[in-house]
Amino acid sequence: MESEQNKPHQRRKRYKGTHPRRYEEKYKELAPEQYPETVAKVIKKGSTPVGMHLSIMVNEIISFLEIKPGQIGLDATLGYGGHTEAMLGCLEKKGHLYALDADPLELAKTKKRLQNLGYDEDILTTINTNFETIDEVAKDAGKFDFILADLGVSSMQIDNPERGFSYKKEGPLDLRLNPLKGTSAAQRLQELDEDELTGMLLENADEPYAELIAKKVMLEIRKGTKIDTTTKLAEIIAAALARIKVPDKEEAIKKSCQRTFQALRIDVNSEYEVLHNFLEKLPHVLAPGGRVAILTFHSGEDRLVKKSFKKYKKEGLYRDVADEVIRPSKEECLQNGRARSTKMRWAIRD
Ligand SMILES: C[S@@+](CC[C@H](N)C(=O)[O-])C[C@H]1O[C@@H](n2cnc3c(N)ncnc32)[C@H](O)[C@@H]1O
Repeated sequence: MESEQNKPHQRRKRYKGTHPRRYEEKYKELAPEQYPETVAKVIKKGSTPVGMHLSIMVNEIISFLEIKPGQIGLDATLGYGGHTEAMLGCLEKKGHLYALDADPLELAKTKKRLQNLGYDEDILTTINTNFETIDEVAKDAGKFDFILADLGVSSMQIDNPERGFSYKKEGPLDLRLNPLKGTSAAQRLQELDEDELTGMLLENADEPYAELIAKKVMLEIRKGTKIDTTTKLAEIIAAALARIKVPDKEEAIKKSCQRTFQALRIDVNSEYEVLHNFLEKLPHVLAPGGRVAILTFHSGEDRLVKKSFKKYKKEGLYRDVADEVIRPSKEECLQNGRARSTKMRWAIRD
């Protein structure tokens, strides 16, 4: 018999901990094809499964766009591809859909997902570009019979701490749609002065405590504090609002964090400028009778869309435009909290 002493030494397996630490290991929903029951349970509870995006107002959009087999369409904001999938369904394998996204990381994943569903390059062309280049896209594609733009960011981007979109999760303070290009939010804070930051918070998010927050951020930068993570910025916002007198301070701080992150995201991605450029080019890339639907998520975006649709209707480029915004149903908002702030506007090319 082998004595204890003579047993060959075996290294003990490394303890990984009971909870996987990395975001990618944490959620079964990140592989939705492998865990359909988990995904269904999460959706039923009214949450968005991690790694997925629940598309908003799909029925209203499909009903308005009146897509016919053989048409040429554009999804300006591919995201998870839920709307793209619904539009492809209407084409019945005839015609072509172009789909754009500024985010090269999520675009690659969605392209693969749609390919696995049988949508290859015969019917779908995905392009990693900003939608302000629609005129360039139309040079190859020709004019579009239908266009959709579902603005903002996807749940995948918000939920991935590495992208820095959420103040709730520790991650680099980045907030770029394309993390391979441009300036991160952390770098942007270094470039701004107090007045500029105050202006940005007011203009991009109507932040009521803009001055207090900008003052504190600049004080910390002067002291040499590195504001390069999401949670560090959230901490500084909380400290800036430490003395405000409101009934629910915790809620006020949460709202200010949300608005500050929104303001930074708009700035870092030049969201108003690119939306303006897109809206200016839009009537010129639509075929006669072509239809466009746009989903917006805050008043700044909606104002731009409303103004542009009105202006081009007056000039005779649009035959008709939405007089009022269309909102998602109560049921949809219950099912998907992220739908609550959505407004849809539409226009039809003359
Ligand atoms: C709300 S999500 C779209 C979700 C999509 N409709 C779906 O059903 O999954 C918005 C997407 O648009 C992209 N995006 C935002 N602004 C953009 C721009 N200016 N140009 C191109 N893509 C943009 C984001 O990267 C994100 O993936």
